[in-house]
Amino acid sequence: MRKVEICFSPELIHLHSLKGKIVVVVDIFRATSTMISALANGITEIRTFADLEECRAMKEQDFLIAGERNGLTAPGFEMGNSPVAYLNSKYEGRKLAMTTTNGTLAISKSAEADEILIGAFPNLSATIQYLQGKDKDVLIHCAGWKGMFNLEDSLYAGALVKSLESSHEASEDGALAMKALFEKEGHDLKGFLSQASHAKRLQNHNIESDIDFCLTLDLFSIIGKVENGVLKSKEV
Ligand SMILES: O=C(O)[C@H](CS(=O)(=O)O)OP(=O)(O)O
Repeated sequence: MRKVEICFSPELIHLHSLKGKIVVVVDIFRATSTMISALANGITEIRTFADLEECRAMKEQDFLIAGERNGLTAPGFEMGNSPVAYLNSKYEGRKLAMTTTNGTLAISKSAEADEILIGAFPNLSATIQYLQGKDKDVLIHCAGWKGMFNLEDSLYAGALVKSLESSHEASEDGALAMKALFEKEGHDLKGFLSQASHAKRLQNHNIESDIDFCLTLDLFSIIGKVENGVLKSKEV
């Protein structure tokens, strides 16, 4: 049987082996939810950057530039980190360069994986379908918050572990724990995660519509996959 494990923060990724595995990077609030929204709404490719200046420079190559730090749009950027900003195919056909506080770092730290997917609740079922069709172990890489554990990425990881239980064995205690948490709380994602510290931080920025979007299941049938450093959508 294939295996599934969870890494709870980019600070802990050095403890895991990535070789030969599919890594699913998840940053529910909000980077990976925003990436999936952008791709599903016609953004043709996304390049991710850890550094603000490198990302800002992509404007010269006709990229739409998205920069966020501590929940706010960084100075000089056209976009922040809001998934709803891309709805209604507002930026269809554009290429996007993006840097965020936690999520884009987790992607850059996943580079050794065999395949890198971007996970979010709005495309959960599509991601599960893709993983079930591949003969590879899975590592769920939670972006966390500034190096620490967070509830929303971990609960998403629990949802994946639970959904893969017929094909992938939970290979460590973190995966078993998050599966149990999802079994207990997954029926009310919005209620349970309203107490998450990140949801409270975002509420201070008056972006409840973002939180609501990020916790909505299966709006899109695409997956997000990073190939040669470029994130694109694929139909499953
Ligand atoms: O924009 C977000 O939601 C967060 C901001 S922070 O971590 O709360 O400062 O960034 P992300 O990279 O999406 O976690």
